[in-house]
Amino acid sequence: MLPLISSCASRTKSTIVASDLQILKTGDSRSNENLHLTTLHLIMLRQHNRIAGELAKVSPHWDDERLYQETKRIVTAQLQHVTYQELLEPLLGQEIMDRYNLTLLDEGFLTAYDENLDPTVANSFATAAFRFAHSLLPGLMRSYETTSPGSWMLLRKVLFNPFPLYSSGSLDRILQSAIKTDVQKTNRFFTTEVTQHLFEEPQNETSPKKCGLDLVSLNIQRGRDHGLPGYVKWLEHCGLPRPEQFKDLSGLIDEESLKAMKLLYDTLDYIRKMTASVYDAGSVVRVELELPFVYDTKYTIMEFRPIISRSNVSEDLALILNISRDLYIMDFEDKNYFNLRQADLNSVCNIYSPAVYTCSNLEPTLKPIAGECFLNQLFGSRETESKPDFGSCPILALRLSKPIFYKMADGSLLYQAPKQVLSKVQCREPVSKTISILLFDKGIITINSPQCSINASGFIFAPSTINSDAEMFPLRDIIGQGFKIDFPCWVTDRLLAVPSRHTGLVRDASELTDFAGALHDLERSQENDGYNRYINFAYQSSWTPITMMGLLIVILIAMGAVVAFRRKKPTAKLDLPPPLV
Ligand code: HEM
Repeated sequence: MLPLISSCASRTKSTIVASDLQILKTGDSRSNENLHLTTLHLIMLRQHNRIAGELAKVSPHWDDERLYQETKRIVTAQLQHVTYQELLEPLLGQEIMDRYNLTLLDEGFLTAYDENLDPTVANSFATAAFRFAHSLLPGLMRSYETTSPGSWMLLRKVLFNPFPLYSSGSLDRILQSAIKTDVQKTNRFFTTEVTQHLFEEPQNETSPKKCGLDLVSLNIQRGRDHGLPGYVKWLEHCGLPRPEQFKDLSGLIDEESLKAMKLLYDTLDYIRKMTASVYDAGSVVRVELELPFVYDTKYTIMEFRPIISRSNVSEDLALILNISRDLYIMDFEDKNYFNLRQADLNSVCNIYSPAVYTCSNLEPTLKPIAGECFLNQLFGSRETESKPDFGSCPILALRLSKPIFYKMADGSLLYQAPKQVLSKVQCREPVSKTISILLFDKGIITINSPQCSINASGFIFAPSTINSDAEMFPLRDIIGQGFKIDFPCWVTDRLLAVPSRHTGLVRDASELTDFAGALHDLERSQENDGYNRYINFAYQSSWTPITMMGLLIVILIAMGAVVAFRRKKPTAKLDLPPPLV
């Protein structure tokens, strides 16, 4: 266990009682800021002790200080190795890694250490650029309290809460919770868990509700405190032409975000760097983040390289250093081993699509039914693009959609996505997956959708119970509420990078009365055929009154034309010469 911050430090774990629980001591008090972070600190501490033990065996003549220093160098190197290989590479992309000579060697030691370089973290990096990750934070985390698949907890509950680590066996569950929690993509959306409930005090019946902080405001304000120049200045600093109008930023910032920015800012000069960093969705590696990011990481690796190359360790210890692509997190206390393979690292896979998926590497279920490439059907020629933008969860093509949720009579929700986009897509794992919907100003509602299916008509069907967090947002009437929806990777993780979050309006399904009845029947029968038929029916039924009016007008015009044509006919006859009889 990590040492405790208070007088509890002298006690052994077994003597600690609930009232004694303290936050844990590391090099930085912020390590208690969230449970997963604290857990990683704990793991690294155990790794330190394990390696020190190994070193003591092979070098019994080393004193404590030497053991400590050598171990520290190895653990630092391991951590940096993991960071460069498992985080930076997917984050920045191979091209940038290579361009700045950041790619780790397959074997041997790097020798590019330059002790004259100043590795200090740049102000702009800490105060804006690297905070991009705040937009990755999910509102819901997999619960560590139970291993049942549909169990979630609000992010706020893991903040400054290292206490679960006190219970025996909890480390495994907390790691599972971290591994299985999807992060969001980098964009201008932030979970209300950090914009409204950051470090909010727990409420109970006797204490009034305490107000949470807003992390985004803090970030922007911190930029001002630190005197960061505005975004435009930053672009100039990076050698780019000075944008004069908002439209000059297109290409750097997507159109939708630009529109939103125009509403906020009278002039370009007011755009804060932090704002731009997250508004510039999907392009963390582009100028405004690339430079500080790369400079900092480059300097850091310069430090890292000699740690390996100068390290005075014997051949045997190469084994300790050899932490390949798979990261093994070892819980030495509980003797459990977690092999965090790349595929399991949702947090990384979700940030970035590691490769452009082509027809050949798509899963069979996603392959075209009619022979034509499925990806091309969805994205036109996008398949030929060399690399997806950074920051995008490889999300199914919902970009074109204007999704609408229908609240059904039984309280379930139905999501309608555009037919052309979702056609022929099936859920990869159709059971026990969750779609999170963030209702504006209301919080998060989780729809468990064990029968989830996206079928040829483009519906995601979420018929089962809707779990709202009773504490915060009892699922009352959500009709008329705006919503944002996050589609997690299970829907999307095989395809190109497109936004994973959408906004729309929840509509009343009374427009679809028959539909609601049919939905009920369908739920009971749960037969695929019936489901497909039903969905097709639903799709037709989803015509809006405006569409109906339009259709009516077209019919009336057509009828008018027919009547006019008929009336004209006798006149034409009159012009004919009389019969020759
Ligand atoms: C639950 C997750 C997180 C929470 C609650 C959180 C919260 C915070 C808070 C409250 C601050 C200080 C804001 C201020 O007053 O200026 C901060 C700073 C920062 N955060 Fe986060 N953060 C989280 C995750 C992350 C992640 C994943 C990253 C990057 C990968 C990150 C990067 C940073 C950086 C670089 C700073 C500035 C640190 C400094 O200036 O020394 N944060 N965060």
